Amino acid sequence: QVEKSPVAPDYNKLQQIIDEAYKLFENDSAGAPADYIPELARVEPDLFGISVVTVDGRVFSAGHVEHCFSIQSISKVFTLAMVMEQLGQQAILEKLGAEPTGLPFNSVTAIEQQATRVGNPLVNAGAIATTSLLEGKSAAAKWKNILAFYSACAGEELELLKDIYESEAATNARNQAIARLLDAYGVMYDDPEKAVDVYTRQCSVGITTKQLAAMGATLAAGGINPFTGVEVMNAENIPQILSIMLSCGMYDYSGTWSYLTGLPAKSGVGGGIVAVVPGKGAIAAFSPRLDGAGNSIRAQKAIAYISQQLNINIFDPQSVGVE
Ligand SMILES: NC(=O)CC[C@H](N)C(=O)O
Repeated sequence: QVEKSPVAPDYNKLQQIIDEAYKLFENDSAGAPADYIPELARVEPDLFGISVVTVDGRVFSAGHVEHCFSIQSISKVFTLAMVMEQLGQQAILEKLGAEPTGLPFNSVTAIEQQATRVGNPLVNAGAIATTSLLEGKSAAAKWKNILAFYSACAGEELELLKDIYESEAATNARNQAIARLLDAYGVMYDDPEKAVDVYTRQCSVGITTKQLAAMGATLAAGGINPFTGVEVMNAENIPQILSIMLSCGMYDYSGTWSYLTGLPAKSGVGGGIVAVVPGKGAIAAFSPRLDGAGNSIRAQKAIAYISQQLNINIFDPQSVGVE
C-alpha cells in the first residue's frame, strides 16, 4: 500500500513526466490530419506540444508550444459555459441534452435518433444549437462576446485564424445542412446560416497548448483564470460542464477515454485535446494527426501517460496528483 500524504507537489517530477511523454511519442506518426477542412490538411503534421497549467498559474511544457492551432470542437465547451450562465442548467438539459450520441461528431443519423435531436452540446448539431441560443443583438455581437470570453478563459487575447475560418466557411455545407435540419425540428434558436457562421468562427480561434491548458485550468479552478485571477465563469456550473465533457467530449470514443484516464476532456479536429483535473489544473496537448473518431493520437497518448504517471483519475479516491 502506497502512503499518500498531502505534501507539496513535486514540480520537478511533473516536468520530468511531461518531457518523458514528449520523448515517448515524438516519433509516433500514426493517423492523419483532418482533411475535410482544406486548410487543416496543410498544417505541419510533425508538430507536437504539451502544456500543463496548474490552478495556481504554474506552467510546464514540452515541444512546439508556441504553435498556434485552431481550437475547433474544444470551443464547444466554452460556448456551452456561456449559454449555461445565461439560461441555467435546466435549460441546457431540456433544450440540448447530456446524452452521448455514440455516433461521429457530425452525424445526421444522431439527429433523427436523439430525444432532444442534438443529444448533447459537444457534437456539431448540439454545438450549433448552443451557439444559436447565445444572447446577443446580432451575429457580430455574439461573436465578439465569444472571443472575449474565450480570451478571458485563456488569460490572454485570442484571435481568429483567418485562413482556417475562410477555408472552413467555404466547405461547411454539412454543418449548414445540420442547422437547417435542426430548424425543421424546431431546435434552432437563431437564423441557421448566422448560427453556423458564428460557430465556424468560434472553431477557428487560434490557441497555443499553454493557452488551451489555461482554459482548462480555469474550469479546474472553479471558474477563476489562474493567470489573471479573474472569475470568468460561475463555479456552480462547472460540475455539469465537466460531466458532459466526460461523457461526450471525445466523440464516439468518450467511453473508452473515460475508462482509460478517468478525466473529463475535449478534443478538436485541429489536433488539440484538453483534460481537466478538478481542483488541480489541466493537461493540454496538440498534434495534428487524428484517429478515426477525430481525436489527436499523440495528444491522447501524452495526456493518458501523464495522468497515469501522476496517478490522477477522478474515480480513484486515493488520487492526489503529484507527490
Ligand atoms: N470535431 C471537430 O473539431 C469539428 C469542428 C469543425 N469545425 C466542424 O464543424 O466540423
